Amino acid sequence: MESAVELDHVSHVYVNGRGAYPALLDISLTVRQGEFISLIGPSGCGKTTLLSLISGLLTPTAGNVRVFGEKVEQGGVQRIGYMLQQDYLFPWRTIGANASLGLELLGRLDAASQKLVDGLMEEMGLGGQSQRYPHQLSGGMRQRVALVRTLATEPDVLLLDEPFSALDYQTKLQLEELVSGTLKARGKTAVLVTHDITEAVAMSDRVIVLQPNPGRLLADMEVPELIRAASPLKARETEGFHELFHRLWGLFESMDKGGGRSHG
Ligand SMILES: Nc1ncnc2c1ncn2[C@@H]1O[C@H](COP(=O)(O)OP(=O)(O)OP(=O)(O)O)[C@@H](O)[C@H]1O
Repeated sequence: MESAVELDHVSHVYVNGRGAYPALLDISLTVRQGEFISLIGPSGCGKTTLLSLISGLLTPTAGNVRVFGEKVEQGGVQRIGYMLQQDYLFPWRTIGANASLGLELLGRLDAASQKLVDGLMEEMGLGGQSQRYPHQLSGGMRQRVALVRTLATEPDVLLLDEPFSALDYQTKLQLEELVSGTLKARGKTAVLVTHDITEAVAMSDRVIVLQPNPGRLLADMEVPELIRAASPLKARETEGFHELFHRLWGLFESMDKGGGRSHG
């Protein structure tokens, strides 16, 4: 299968007035097309930095990042979409106008792409609501609008930076189901950053563990087929789920004992 994202011996050092801070060291990682991976690790281990390197917001200090074989240059790659913890909806725009904003900014909003947005709104359970404003919606609904906005530009790779962490537990589970089903159905490649080991195992094909100071790869674990075949909700009740959770938890504990945990 074609590789969607490739990191080849990537390191990143932040330099500011106070000095240089090595955030990531020698990361090599391949994400196959259509694969869903999660990045987990203690605070400050470089998860968000890694997403910024994939999207081209940051340029690596050393090594190369490629998306579908194309070297990522500063300024980003068109084939990438972002979904973040905050929805960043504009309060003065209707949710319909927020949903089509990405297309508008790319100069690609026309009758055909508007139809795509309308279809996505329906699919996300937001049909007939496009004239409402963000303040009239729940957190979960707002995140669904943000998902429509992201998917409308038809990115091949989605970078999900803790998109469920600000939601209440029930809404979080519902949105995990929706995001997972939607991305799988479309064959999208996804990289999820999360602090929630359960979420990582329930949603992913592979879980990557980073350790801090500086951020390095600690483990790269395949999620068993039985769990992957289930939806995130069902995955939690599937054989092997708790075993994998405990293996990952053990890695966090060993980092704590090793004194490697930082608070970035
Ligand atoms: N602009 C910056 N300048 C200097 N250091 C930075 C900068 N941005 C991040 N860092 C440092 O780089 C390290 C990695 O940060 P990053 O945000 O990627 O970690 P993270 O794993 O996403 O953290 P968290 O789980 O808390 O969100 C941290 O120690 C952080 O303090």
